[in-house]
This record gives sequence, C-alpha cells and structure tokens, in this order.
Amino acid sequence: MQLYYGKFHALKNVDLTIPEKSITAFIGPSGCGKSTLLRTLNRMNDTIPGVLIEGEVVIQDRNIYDGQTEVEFLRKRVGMVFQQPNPFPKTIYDNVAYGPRLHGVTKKSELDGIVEKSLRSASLWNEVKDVLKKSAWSLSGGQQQRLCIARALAVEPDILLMDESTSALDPISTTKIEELTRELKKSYTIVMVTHNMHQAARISDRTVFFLNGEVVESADTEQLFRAPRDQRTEDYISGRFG
Ligand SMILES: Nc1ncnc2c1ncn2[C@@H]1O[C@H](COP(=O)(O)OP(=O)(O)OP(=O)(O)O)[C@@H](O)[C@H]1O
Repeated sequence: MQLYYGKFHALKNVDLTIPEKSITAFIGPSGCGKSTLLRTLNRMNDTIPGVLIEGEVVIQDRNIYDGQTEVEFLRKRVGMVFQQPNPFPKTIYDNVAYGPRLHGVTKKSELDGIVEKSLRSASLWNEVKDVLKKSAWSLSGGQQQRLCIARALAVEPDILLMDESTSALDPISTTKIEELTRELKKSYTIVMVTHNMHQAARISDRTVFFLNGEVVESADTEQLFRAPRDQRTEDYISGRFG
C-alpha cells in the first residue's frame, strides 16, 4: 500500500503480513513512518485532511479501505494504546466499562464481569479491586497505562496496537508492561511501535525496520538482530544512525 499526506509520499510500497497471536515491532529512525502505518491499521488517519491511501489493508479477510467497512467494526476488532496514558476523567470502573457500554452492554453483573476480566488481563486487578470507584487519575502513570490496556481489552479486540506505550514510563512500569504484553500475545495479535531497539529485541517475535517510508527488512526478531540481511538494518541496529 501507499500513503500520501498531500503530496508527501509517507509510506511507499509497504507489503507486509503480520502474523496472528504474536508481537510485531516497528522500528526505525524518527519520521520513517512507523506511527503512520500503525494508524493505518485502525483507520485513525481517516480524520487527517489530505491523506490518501492506495492499496489494501486486509484484516480478517476484509480490506478495511474497501469503502464498506465501518469504522465501528475496526474500533471493536482493533484496540489501541498510546504513548501517554490517557484514561478518561472517570472512575477506574467506568473507564473499563466505557467500550462495552458503547456497544450496548447495560447489565450490571455483565459489566462487573467484563471489568474484572479486563483488569485481570491487564495485570491491574489486584492493585485496584478495592478502589474501582476512585478516579483513574489517582493511579500512577504505569497503572494508568495498564488501565488503558484494560480499557482496550474490554471490547475483546483481536488486535492491539501499541504506539510507544512504555516510553513515558519508568523502568519498573516498563518491565511490567513488557511482561504483560508477552502474556497478551497468547490471545491477541500485537503490533507495537518502539523507539527502543532493545525492547523490540526483548519482546517481539517479528521486527520490521523502516526507513524513509519504506520497509527495509521484515524478519523474525532474533534473525533481524543477529544477522540482518540489509546493510541499512545493520547500520541502524548497531547505532550508526537514527
Ligand atoms: N498529519 C500529518 N501531516 C503531514 N505529514 C505528516 C503527518 N503525520 C506524519 N507526517 C509525516 O510523515 C512522516 C512519517 O511520520 P510518522 O509519525 O509516521 O513517523 P514515525 O516513524 O512514527 O516517527 P517518530 O518515531 O518520530 O514518531 C514524517 O515525515 C512526518 O513528518
């Protein structure tokens, strides 16, 4: 596929397959198009004026740019977690219940179940189970980020997009989210953008290296870091630029 911001050709001939139930990391220097591609996977670029996308992005046998796929379909199938934790100014409970309520779940017992399950999946339940009615903003940054993960999981997506989701966090919170991500890949397909090559090497199964809007190399993480095929990948991972 191709993506243009006006005249600027931001993604060039991107042809990728992202395996299910595994972690794929996008790496590359600032401005190479990692976040643009991530946002293409849930059509978050739709709202940016002047964006033109050519080609197909296929999720579960559907080209999400076919003109028929509703954004609602994507919002349910594809969850996203951002760089800065961004819980709503609501209680912990209401943050997690937000998506299910939007999708029509009203029964309290059902919502209670979803909230507990999602918070457990995000490894946050034990820390918050007694303070569910407290404001989400009373949590630490790392807890807020796990709450955002719980909020994303509450609508039972298949795919979880993470855009530098640990870069605003301290090392302990980062480790927690990395461990959590490893656990989540058993049930979800995870695509993450990271500036941190060590993080990609530590937790991802596949790594895609971008440069100037192009995919230079896409390979099993272990292979890409041990024996990159392209000289530019080698230069980047050995710290010669970026
Ligand atoms: N809304 C926009 N309008 C115009 N150009 C944009 C827009 N968003 C991104 N770009 C340009 O597209 C290119 C790719 O940006 P993108 O944010 O995808 O890169 P990135 O690899 O994620 O960078 P970073 O690591 O710094 O976040 C950059 O040259 C950027 O300036």
